[in-house]
Amino acid sequence: MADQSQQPTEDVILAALASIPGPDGRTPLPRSGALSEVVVHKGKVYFSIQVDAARASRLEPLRLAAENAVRAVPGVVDVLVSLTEERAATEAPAPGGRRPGPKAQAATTKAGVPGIRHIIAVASGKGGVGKSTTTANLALALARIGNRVGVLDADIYGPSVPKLFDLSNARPETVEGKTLKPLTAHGLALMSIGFLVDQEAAMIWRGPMVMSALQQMLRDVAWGDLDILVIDMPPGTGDAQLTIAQTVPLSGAVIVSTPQDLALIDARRGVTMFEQVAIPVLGIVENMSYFVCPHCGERSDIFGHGGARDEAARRGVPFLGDIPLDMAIRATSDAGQPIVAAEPDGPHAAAYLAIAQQVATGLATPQRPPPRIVIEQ
Ligand SMILES: Nc1ncnc2c1ncn2[C@@H]1O[C@H](COP(=O)(O)OP(=O)(O)OP(=O)(O)O)[C@@H](O)[C@H]1O
Repeated sequence: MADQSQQPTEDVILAALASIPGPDGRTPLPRSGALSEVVVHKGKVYFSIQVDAARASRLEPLRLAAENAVRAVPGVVDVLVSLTEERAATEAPAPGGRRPGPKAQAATTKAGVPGIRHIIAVASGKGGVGKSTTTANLALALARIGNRVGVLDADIYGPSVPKLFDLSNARPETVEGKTLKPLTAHGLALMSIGFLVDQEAAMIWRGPMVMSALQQMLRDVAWGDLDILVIDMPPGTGDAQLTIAQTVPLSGAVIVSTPQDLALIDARRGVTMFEQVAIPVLGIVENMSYFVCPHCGERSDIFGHGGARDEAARRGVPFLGDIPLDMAIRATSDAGQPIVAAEPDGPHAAAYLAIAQQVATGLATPQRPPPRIVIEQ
């Protein structure tokens, strides 16, 4: 393994990429306007290349060439490059050719809510598996790789976003008395029922009220231009969840599970629910996957390990990664600074970044209908 103390700098990575022509086949990748921020963590390198969705499959050689060029750089331990869908903006690249900042980029109305490009749901078959923790850190990681991101806390009976982002006493302002302005933290646009009413009040709401509150949080909030809105779903696979899956224009869903058998059975129900309403499952995350002793560093697979990976393989959906059970993840969330924000260069942030890359790639890959089998006579 490469010596991590010799980890390459971003400039060295950019120099290595200079020999690779960008999506237009001519302009060097770093000056093409298609390259995201390059993140280097312990010798692992992450970045994305924006491409026209229609050309994504033909540009796979570009992704591979970039990956190979970076892999050859001394000190690089691993490389993860994803192709992400190009925004409709016709904006010229920023000086120096790097992609303009997310704010400068306009989004399309493709996803059904004006200005929002993709809406994804983070769901779990049962409560307490870390769905909200995953939502917050995934959203931060998606933003870090160059997306403009919002979070809608649809967990109406147990909203977590106010606490996760240290906004428990904050109240959103209205814009011209008509729409609500989302709150912001770490560059994310945030909306939660917890900002609007007492939790006790929401607890007694019944189905139709919940749905109308959700529709309002989706459509009557001035989200602005977002690449990805991440919805923290209520836990479980009951009627409320099914109605959301049916009525919100979702581009895909991420399922969070823990490795226990029971949680996996529930996660399976989650996959089935989204498949039934034809929403692509972008993958499964195994949370609280294993425990690393803070004193001796020894790893224990407390609940067994790898169940979600096996389940993903069985269902033919991507396995997005595993996140350990770690005090730091809980403590940072409790303190209102999820770990990707609190320790952006730490190992957990790197794990969430890798998950975010795969989610971004899943969103950029057009979902193809299953192959038709033709029997030749
Ligand atoms: N990987 C982890 N390591 C340590 N603690 C974690 C981890 N993931 C989540 N937690 C903690 O577990 C608790 C439950 O997590 P979280 O609220 O994210 O779950 P949830 O599935 O959204 O729950 P609910 O169903 O109640 O909405 C929280 O205290 C959180 O900080």
